Amino acid sequence: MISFKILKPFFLKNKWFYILGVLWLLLVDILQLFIPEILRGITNRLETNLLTQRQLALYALYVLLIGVTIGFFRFLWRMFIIGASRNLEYQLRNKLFSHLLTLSSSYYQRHKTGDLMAHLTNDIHAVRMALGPGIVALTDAIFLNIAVMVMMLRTTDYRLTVLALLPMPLLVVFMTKFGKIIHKRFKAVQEAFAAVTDKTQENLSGIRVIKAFVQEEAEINAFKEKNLLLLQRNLDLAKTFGIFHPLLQFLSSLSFTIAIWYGGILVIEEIITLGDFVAFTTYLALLVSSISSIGWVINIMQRGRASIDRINSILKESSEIQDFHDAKNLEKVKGSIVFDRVTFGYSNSSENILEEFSLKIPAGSSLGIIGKTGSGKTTIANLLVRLYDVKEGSISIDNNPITNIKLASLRKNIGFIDQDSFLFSTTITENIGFGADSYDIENLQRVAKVAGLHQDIMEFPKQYETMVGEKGITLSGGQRQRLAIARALIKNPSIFIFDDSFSAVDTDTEERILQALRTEMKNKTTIIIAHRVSTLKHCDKVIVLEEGKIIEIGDHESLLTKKGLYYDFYQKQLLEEVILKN
Ligand SMILES: Nc1ncnc2c1ncn2[C@@H]1O[C@H](COP(=O)(O)OP(=O)(O)OP(=O)(O)O)[C@@H](O)[C@H]1O
Repeated sequence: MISFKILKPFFLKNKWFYILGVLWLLLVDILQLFIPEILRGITNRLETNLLTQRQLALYALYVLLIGVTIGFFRFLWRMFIIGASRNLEYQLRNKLFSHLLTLSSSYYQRHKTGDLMAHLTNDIHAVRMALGPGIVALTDAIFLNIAVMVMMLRTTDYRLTVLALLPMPLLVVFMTKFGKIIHKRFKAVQEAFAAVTDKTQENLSGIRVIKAFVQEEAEINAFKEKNLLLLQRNLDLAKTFGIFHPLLQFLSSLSFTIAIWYGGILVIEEIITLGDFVAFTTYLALLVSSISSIGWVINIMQRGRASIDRINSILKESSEIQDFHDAKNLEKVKGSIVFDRVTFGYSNSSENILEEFSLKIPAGSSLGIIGKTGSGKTTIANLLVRLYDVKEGSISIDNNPITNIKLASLRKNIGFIDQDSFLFSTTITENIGFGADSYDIENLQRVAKVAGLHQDIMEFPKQYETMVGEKGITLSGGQRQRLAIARALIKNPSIFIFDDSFSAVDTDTEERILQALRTEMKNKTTIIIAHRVSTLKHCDKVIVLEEGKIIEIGDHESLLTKKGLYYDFYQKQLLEEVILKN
């Protein structure tokens, strides 16, 4: 039960629901114990012809009353225990989701989305089943079994009780053995299920690529393979249950056989009455049904344990990017940035991307970064917003090492427009306003105008209320980029990073946006990462990167005169433009 330790706070919070729920449940169980006693009374009186019609009606009335009361208490325990388990499910889901959002980028590099989705659905469901219906069945199994055995011993012949219960120790042995196997197999099922979810998610996200490369057949086959593994593991689990349940059944039948045979002898020999015999077999029926449910309890508890193990493993993960003890908020950022002998490499590779990399960006200035693909441009941006931490050296803003700045404060002060331009499937308004504390429609339109998107938006049927993505309009690459720019602008940060943010717009549109941005960016520090020289020609300074090193530095004009890599990029671009125009 160590696995469930993580749920202790939830239990404490909902303890009264569980305590009262279990109380109602116990009342139901106690009431069930009256039935064999009533049957004993009726049978004994019937046998001796002592029963009047009135008494018979009275017995029937008792049974009816017990039935109604049991129904009422069942309603109550359901409301309390199942209600509490739903509550736990709700809280666990919230906890897991908020924890997932705290984890760093490298975590998401190591784990697949589909796998995490499986945790959020299947595993939480399994935990809820263990903590709702599982607890009910467990309470029943413990209390009813003990109570029934005590009643049997007290009210009937002890030899009959001992003999009828002889097969029970075997049951304990089986349950322990099967419990372990079920736990292992269920874990395997959950893993296979996660793989299927992941494959589905990946394929649906990449549907366009799959179609464009005519890979439907190959993907269907790959999916079938994963699905087959899930089937096999489910069948393995079913096989275990296939053996486990009949074994339980067999042991129960054995008890009944003994009870009928030896109980009958005792009646014949007049050691017990016929009423005792009837009451005993009724008790045994109760016992058998609650013992059979032990199989189900084990199943559901093992599933819950396997799932909580998987959830625990996520909850134990902590982001390697965290606020340090004495981290403070950034107040009134001017925006000077210094990279001081920074060395960095991604954790999944031994190679360093940057080595002893140093760079100074004065507050309010603009820096362009250009370089061949893979030269480390995005890495510089990633480090500045602390998506990753440097191995050696330091990065500071206004002379504060960024590790001394609270993460939220750091990121609030930086408008990072990354290459992805990810949009949420909601309205344009909500997408633009995503990171802003507050905004109004004028502000929204102003930033959309600066980003060169306003005209496009006005042509959509619902304009700013147009839904983007899944159930709405799918924006073009250029529109997405401009929306991402507007989303950063509305935050009004002191530092901007544009990572390849103009690659999907033509050079004329780019020129217009850049011009509008220049006014907007006055007194703000701007880093523009680009592949086109045209994007960078107005920057105060441009660096040319190669394999993580600055090989050229200067403004547009001075870099051209150096006739180095920057000049080559420029020539190539001119050539491309000539070709395009012809
Ligand atoms: N998350 C990551 N994990 C491991 N390696 C990475 C990761 N991101 C980038 N890299 C590697 O780091 C190097 C630099 O990548 P980076 O994205 O900084 O290049 P870039 O200059 O921005 O390229 P591009 O112009 O194509 O965007 C590349 O070799 C890349 O393969």
